[in-house]
Amino acid sequence: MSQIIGIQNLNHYYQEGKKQKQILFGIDLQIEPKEVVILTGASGSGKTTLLSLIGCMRSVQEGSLKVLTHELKGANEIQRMQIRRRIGYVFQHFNLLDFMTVEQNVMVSLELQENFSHPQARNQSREILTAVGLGQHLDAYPRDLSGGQKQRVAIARALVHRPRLLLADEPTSALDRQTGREVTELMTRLAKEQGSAVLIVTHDSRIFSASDRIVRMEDGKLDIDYQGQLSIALPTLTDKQLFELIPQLKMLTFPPGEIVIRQGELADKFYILIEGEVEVIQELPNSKSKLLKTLGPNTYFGEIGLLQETKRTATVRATTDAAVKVLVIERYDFYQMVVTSKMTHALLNYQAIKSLLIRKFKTSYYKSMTN
Ligand SMILES: Nc1ncnc2c1ncn2[C@@H]1O[C@H](COP(=O)(O)OP(=O)(O)OP(=O)(O)O)[C@@H](O)[C@H]1O
Repeated sequence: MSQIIGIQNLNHYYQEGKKQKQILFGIDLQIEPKEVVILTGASGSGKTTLLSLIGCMRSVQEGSLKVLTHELKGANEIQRMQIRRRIGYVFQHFNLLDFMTVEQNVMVSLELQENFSHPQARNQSREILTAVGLGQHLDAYPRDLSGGQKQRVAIARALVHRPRLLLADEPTSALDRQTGREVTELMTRLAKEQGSAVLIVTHDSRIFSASDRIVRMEDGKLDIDYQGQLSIALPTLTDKQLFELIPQLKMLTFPPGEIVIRQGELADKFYILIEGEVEVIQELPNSKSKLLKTLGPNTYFGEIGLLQETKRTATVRATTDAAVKVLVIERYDFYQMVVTSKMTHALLNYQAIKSLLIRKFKTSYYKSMTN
């Protein structure tokens, strides 16, 4: 099956007075059939702009954006409308029509499609409303329903025409924690059963575990693949544990030669190296130092001080030829991670002991050579 969304080097600008302000920068993103992807990031980072471009609500200015195999760059309003009808949408505030019953709200979506007779539309609407647990509320009006029920109607309306793509914009922000999770699980399960891909824009980290992949935006750019990077460095973490950790991560950049960790300081962070190389150096009492090892991408450091609750046992410094990028996990989140994942705890302990033993061996060898 072909890709549901294919984006290459997409830029977008808004007019601000006489100037153009760039909002999206070189976005590349692919979404495959049946994939559930969460798009998250700080307020103002450009998520809604990207979603509205994918949802054919704006015209594409620069780059390539293919939705359901149609190139949207250069598409006119009529072409965009035709593709729009093949997509399902779920919004933050449900957007139900108050003067229509639950069943009518869902049927409207089908009647916009070509080739649907009224009885067919009714049968299909009842079927999906039963699937979302509202088979007993067909004649109710939106005002008679709870927030969670309204969102279920919106999900039924979005999926009734079996779109191959479902877009959801902050679908849980008007719901309590439990309802938000239930509604998201229902939405993603039904979408997958129908073979639809799902793209959800959300700040709500409680629903991250309902997705296959999380994509983060920062200042109009797509961030690195946190999930992929973490699972390479720490393969012992389950997807659920990864999703819990991702919202707590911070990305830091250190210029060439800069110190990331200083020997003797209190250990308060754990680091996963994403780009560049670092040198692990032992400062010796005679004001000399010894290079213990060099680490490259997809490795980690900083675990010894945290696991042993001691001060840093070595200095870690970016090599002089390139800047390094690290993902930082704060002390509290590190302890949460090792408490929830015994395998990760065992792996980190094993690595820490191994590093310390090698260090001890190297130090005695160094002493015997210099004596
Ligand atoms: N129509 C517009 N005209 C000018 N600037 C806009 C317009 N819409 C959005 N922006 C600006 O574009 C940037 C990105 O906005 P966007 O709504 O896409 O971000 P977001 O990540 O969805 O934010 P939030 O999570 O708060 O909804 C913001 O700086 C916003 O102020």
